[in-house]
Amino acid sequence: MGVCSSSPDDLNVKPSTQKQKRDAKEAKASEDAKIKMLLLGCGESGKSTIFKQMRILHGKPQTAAELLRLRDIIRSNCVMLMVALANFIEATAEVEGLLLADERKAFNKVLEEVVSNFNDENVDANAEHCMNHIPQFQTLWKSAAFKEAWSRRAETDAIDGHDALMDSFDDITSADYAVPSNHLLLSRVRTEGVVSHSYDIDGAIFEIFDVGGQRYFRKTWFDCFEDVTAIIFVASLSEFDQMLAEDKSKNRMTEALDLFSSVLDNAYFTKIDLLLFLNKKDLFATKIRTSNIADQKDFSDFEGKPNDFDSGVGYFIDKFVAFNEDPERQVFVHITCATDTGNISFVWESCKEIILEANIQASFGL
Ligand SMILES: Nc1nc2c(ncn2[C@@H]2O[C@H](COP(=O)(O)OP(=O)(O)OP(=O)(O)O)[C@@H](O)[C@H]2O)c(=O)[nH]1
Ligand SMILES: [Mg+2]
Repeated sequence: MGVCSSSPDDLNVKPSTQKQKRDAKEAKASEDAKIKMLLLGCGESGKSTIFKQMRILHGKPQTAAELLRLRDIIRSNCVMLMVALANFIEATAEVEGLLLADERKAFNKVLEEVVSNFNDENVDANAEHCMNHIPQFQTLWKSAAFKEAWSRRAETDAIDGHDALMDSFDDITSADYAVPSNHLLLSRVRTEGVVSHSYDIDGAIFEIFDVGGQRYFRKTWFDCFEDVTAIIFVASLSEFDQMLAEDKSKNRMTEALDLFSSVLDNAYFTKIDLLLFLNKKDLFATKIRTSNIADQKDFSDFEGKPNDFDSGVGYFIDKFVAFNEDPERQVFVHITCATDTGNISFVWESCKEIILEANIQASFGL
């Protein structure tokens, strides 16, 4: 005969309340079994791109409605790039002087009809601008003035890598454009709060959090700091010669180093090893050929070989890792290209092992 044991208190609890308690207990147990992983880092470092890669690797493909939205986001991204370059050209007489007569006409039309009332958050309006100014954008993208502005993109708000979108402008603006996966990964929408998604990965439930990295949105981060198993901190290698979008006086790499240091010091995370993705290695490889790290005020102590990929990467690895003063703690560094699914899949395999091991240790209180 089965024996039911109950405390005197339980006897006074209505069956429905007992069920609620049991459900709450089960929910807590399944919550505890989840692996909570945060993607942290400054704005534009590549967090959402890695978040998208997690969906490519472990989730469902985009729905038709999502792809339609992505098409508009990509068209809007083309306009954002052209507006960033147009603003730079308008403010830089020697570059503006490169415009030929027919290009000047296209430029004036774009200034008047697009730049003057531009709002980078209004995807619908920008996608419409894109489709309404196809010949002007085609003419300008081929012009010497825009080529010069692009070569000086570190001085503008242009997203490095979005030249690939403008190079596919004819496809992107065609009526039957179907978003390919490389464009999906290049597309950009600033994250403004905290978004999360759960995936069953090798039998474990990973709940992955993507956060807005720009300064204003970091105040929302604290909401997801409890019970974290793993953190991937993403920093863009290629931004060592760029200033923050939200503060033109601060070097982006310096901001990433400061933020990494504060994540390491955060009381919630003292028992967590950090996974550090030094991202945008493809853009860094191109940039380092012509930009010298030591020319940057904040990195004038760089004594490695100028224009050398390995020396540059090694220098920044040392800078990040030096913040970790706890011999019990590890920083696992990966040099990544978040837009390359093969690269992220490879890196993720080893990260996953580290995270699963950390989860076992935490479960046993080790
Ligand atoms: N070429 C290249 N582009 C990248 C790489 N990683 C990210 N990007 C691009 O950089 C832009 C910014 O990436 P996001 O993933 O949106 O950056 P984020 O960290 O989520 O930025 P916030 O949401 O503002 O915090 C996007 O257009 C990406 O496609 C990379 O490794 N190589
Ligand atoms: Mg984001």
